[in-house]
Amino acid sequence: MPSYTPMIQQYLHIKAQYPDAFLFFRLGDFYELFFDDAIKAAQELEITLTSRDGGDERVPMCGVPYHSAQGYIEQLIEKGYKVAICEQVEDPKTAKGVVRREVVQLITPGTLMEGKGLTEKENHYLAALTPFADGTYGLAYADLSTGEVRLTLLSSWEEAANELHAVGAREIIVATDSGEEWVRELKERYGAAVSYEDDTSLCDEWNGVIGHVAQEKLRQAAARLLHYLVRTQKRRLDHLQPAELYQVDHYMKMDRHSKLHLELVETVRSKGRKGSLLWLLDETVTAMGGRLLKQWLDRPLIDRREIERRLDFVETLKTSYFERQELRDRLRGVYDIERLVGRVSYGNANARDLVQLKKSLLQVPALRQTVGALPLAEADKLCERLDPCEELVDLLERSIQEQPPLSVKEGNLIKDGYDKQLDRYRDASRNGKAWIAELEAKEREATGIKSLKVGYNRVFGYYIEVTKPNLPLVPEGRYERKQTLANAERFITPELKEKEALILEAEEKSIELEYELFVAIREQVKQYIPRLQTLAKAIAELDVLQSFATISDEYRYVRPQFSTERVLVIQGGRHPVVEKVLGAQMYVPNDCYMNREREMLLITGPNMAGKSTYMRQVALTAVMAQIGCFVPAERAVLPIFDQVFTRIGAADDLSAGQSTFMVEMLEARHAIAHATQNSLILFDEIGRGTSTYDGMALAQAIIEYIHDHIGAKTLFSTHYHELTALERSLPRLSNVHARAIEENGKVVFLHQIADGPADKSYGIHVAELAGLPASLIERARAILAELEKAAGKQEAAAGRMDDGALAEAGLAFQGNEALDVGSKVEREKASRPSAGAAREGVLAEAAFEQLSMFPDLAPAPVEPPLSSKEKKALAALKEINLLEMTPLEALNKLYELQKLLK
Ligand SMILES: Nc1ncnc2c1ncn2[C@@H]1O[C@H](COP(=O)(O)OP(=O)(O)OP(=O)(O)O)[C@@H](O)[C@H]1O
Repeated sequence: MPSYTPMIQQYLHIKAQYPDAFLFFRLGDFYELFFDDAIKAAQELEITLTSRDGGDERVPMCGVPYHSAQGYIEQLIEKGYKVAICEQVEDPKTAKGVVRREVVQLITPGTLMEGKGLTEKENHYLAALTPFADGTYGLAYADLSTGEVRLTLLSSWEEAANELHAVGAREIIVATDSGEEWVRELKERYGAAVSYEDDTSLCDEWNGVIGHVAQEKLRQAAARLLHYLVRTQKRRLDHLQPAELYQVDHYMKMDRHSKLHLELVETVRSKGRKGSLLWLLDETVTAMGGRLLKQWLDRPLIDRREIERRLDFVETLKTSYFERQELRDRLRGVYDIERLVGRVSYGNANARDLVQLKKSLLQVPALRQTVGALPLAEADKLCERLDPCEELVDLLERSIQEQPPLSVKEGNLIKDGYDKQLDRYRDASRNGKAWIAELEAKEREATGIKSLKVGYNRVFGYYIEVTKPNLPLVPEGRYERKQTLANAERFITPELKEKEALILEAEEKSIELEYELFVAIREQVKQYIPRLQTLAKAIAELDVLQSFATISDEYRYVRPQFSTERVLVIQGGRHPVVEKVLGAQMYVPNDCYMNREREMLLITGPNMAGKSTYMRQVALTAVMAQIGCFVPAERAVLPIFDQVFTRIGAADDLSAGQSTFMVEMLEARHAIAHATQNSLILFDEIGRGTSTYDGMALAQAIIEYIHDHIGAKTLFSTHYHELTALERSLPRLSNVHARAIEENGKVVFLHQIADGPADKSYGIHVAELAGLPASLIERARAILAELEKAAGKQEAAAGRMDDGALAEAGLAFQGNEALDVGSKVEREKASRPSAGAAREGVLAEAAFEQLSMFPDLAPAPVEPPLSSKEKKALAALKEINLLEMTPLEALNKLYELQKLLK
C-alpha cells in the first residue's frame, strides 16, 4: 500500500463509503475526481485526464469547475450513474491541516432536483418496491422535485409490474438480498437504475408523510423509500407531502401494452409524445397542469360521481368562452409552484425563484374571482383551495428585488427599506460613492487639469487619472503615484483611499447581510409549503379542466353520458388524433352500437380500410370520457369500463426475445384471464401470426370463449372471412365491415363501418396500388377467381350467399357516373333497411335509459363524406406552394384541379 498525502487519504476514506458513485471532491474552485473515477469520468464527459502528486505515486485526476459542474453532473445522471457531492465543510483559512470535507448530497437518477434532466410537464419518480411473503408488493414512489408521495399495495407481480410501468420511475429501490435475475429484469424492462436500501424501520419525523397510514405493509414500503431519501439527500425534506394512498382497482385498468397500442401518452413508432392522445389533449398552460394531465390519463376514473364532477366543470368552461380565456391568460403567469417549493425546501431556491413565486401568487386573486363567478356549485370548493397566501406575497413584495441576479452571494437581492442595518450599509456606500463622484469636479478645479478623471478598477480600486501633458500640474505630496499607462498616470490620495475602504467595507458587509436576510426569508417561505402545495394542486386541476374545455370546444366534442345497462352508443364518432392530423373535413365519422344482445362486433374489410382506426376510436372515446373530457362524437352513451384490453398493430416486444405470435397469445391470455362483462376488449387480427388454419381456429375459439364466458364488449377485426359465419351460432355477436368500393377498377376506401360482413377481399387492389408488377397482379386475379369459385360452391351449400353492399352499390348506380362516391354511400344506406336494425334496437334501449337527458336519440343524419376525387383535389390544393410559383403556373394548377373535380 503506497503512502498517500493526507488529502488523498481523506479522499480514499470518503470514497470507500460511496463505491457506486462518482465522488466530486471539492478542491477550491473545482470538483476533482481521482483514481478510477477520474479515468471513467474523463471518458464519459470527454474531459482531460491529468494526474497529481498523491504521495508515493501520481494519481489519475480530472476535474470540472465548480460553477459549471451542474451540466457535467446531469450528463452522468442521464447515463444512469450516481454522483456524490463532497464539499469543504470548514473555512480553509481557519482550518488546521486538511480542510474537513463531507458528502452533502448523493444525486441519483431518481433524485434530480434541477436541470435539463427534469422535463417540465413530466413527473420524475423514484420508487421503492417491497415484496411480501404472501405474494403482494408494496410500492412507494415520490417525485422529489414536487414533493408528491404515493403508496399502493399490489396483489401480484403482474399487477406490480404494470403499475411500475405506469409510474415510469427512473430509479427503483429494493432490498440488497433481492435476486440478481429480478434486479436485471427491473433494469432492463423498466430502463431504471436500481438502488438498494434495507432499512424499513419507522421514524417519528416522518409523521407528516405517513402518519396517517395504518397498514403495516404500506408503512414498510414507504419507510424504504424515505430512508433512502434521507441517506442520499442528507437534509430535511420539508416539502414531502402526506402520502396519497390509492388502489389500482379504483381506476380503469389498462396494461402497458394496451396503453401503448392506443398511443395514450406516446406513439408506437417514435415512442414520442407527438401524435399521442396526450399530445392532442394538452392545452394546459402550466407545468403543473401538464403533469396532472398525464397522471389523469394514466389513471382514468371509474367513479361516476367524480367523472361527472369533472365533466360539469368542463361543460361550464366550454360554454364560458371569455372566462376561459381569462383563466388561460392568468395561468400563463403562473410558474411551477410545486418545483419552486421543492427548491425552497431544499435550500437551493434563489431570489429569482422567490420572485417567480410572488408573481405566481399575484395571479391567484384574479383566478379566484373568475372561478368564483362560474355558474357552478363545485366552483366554490375549488375557490377555497385557490389560496392567495397574501402574507407571503406581502413579505416577498417588501423584501426581494424585482430583478435580482441568479447568484445569492453577490448582493442586489433585498429591497431598500426592508432592513435598517442593510439600509445603513447602503447609505454609507452610496454616500461614499457620491463623495467620489463629486471629487472629480473638485480636483479639476483645485489642479486646473480639465481632463482629470476619477475611475475604478478591480486591482487598484479608485484612482485619479491625469494625462501625460498635464503631469506638471499634479500637486506633488498630495497625490500618490499608483500606476503608469502609455499616455497617463494614475494617482490616489489618502482621502480617496479612506472613502474607498468605507465603501468596500460597507459593500462587503451589505452583501453578507443580504445573503443572511435572503436565507432567513427563504426559511420563512418554508412555513407556507403545505399551503402552496394545496394551491399548486388546485391550479393544476383548473388548468387540466380548462385544457379539456378548450380542446372540446375546438374540435366539437360532446359531453358523454353514462349507461348502467351496458349500452354503448357512439354516433358520429371520430378518432381524435387521426381527425386532427387529417383535418375534420377529411375524416369520415362512424357510429358504434352495442348492448347486451350485441356484445361483440366482428369487423371484416380490406387492409387499409380503417378497421384499426375504428376500434381505437371506440377505446379512446371511453378513455376520454372516463378522465372527464368531452368525446369526439356527435353523441355518446357509454358504460363505465373497468378495464380496457387492446391488441392492435405492430408487436413491440420483439426486442425482449418473444415472437410476435407469442406476444399476441400472451396478451390474449391476459385479457381473457382478467376481463369482466364491464370491460372493453379490442383484438386486431388475432391469430394472423401463424398458419391460416391454426390462426383461424384460435381466433374462433377466442371469440367463442369471450362470448360464452366473459361477455365483455369486444371489437374483433379479422381477415378470416370464414369467421363471419359465427354470427349465426353466437347470438351476441354481429358482423360489421369497413366499406370499400370499386371505382374504375380501383379500390376506394370509404372508411365507413357498416353492418354485415365484407364481401370481397380487396387485397389484390391494394397490391396494385402499391405498384406490384402488372403480370403478377393478373396472376393473382386468376388465382382468386379459382378460389372464389371453390368457396362459392361451399357457401351455396351452406345456404349463405350474402347480397353484399358492394354488389348492391354496383347494381344501383351502374352507369351513373355523375354521382360521387359520397352520394352512392347515402343512397346505398337508404336501400338497406336491414342494416340499421341492430342499431335501432340499441338506440331504443339507450333512449329508454337516457330518456330524460336524451330526448331525441334518433340517428343523426350523416354528412356525406368527400369523394376520393374531392379528397385528392383538396390534398393537392394543400400541397401547393404559392411562393414558388409563377402566376401562370398557378393558373395551370387551378385548371388541373378543376378538371380533376369535373
Ligand atoms: N374514418 C376515417 N376517415 C378517414 N380516414 C381514415 C378513417 N379511418 C382510417 N382512415 C385512414 O386509413 C388509414 C388506414 O386505417 P387503418 O389502419 O385503421 O386500416 P385497417 O383496416 O386497420 O388496415 P389493416 O387491415 O391493414 O390493419 C389510416 O392511416 C387513416 O389515415
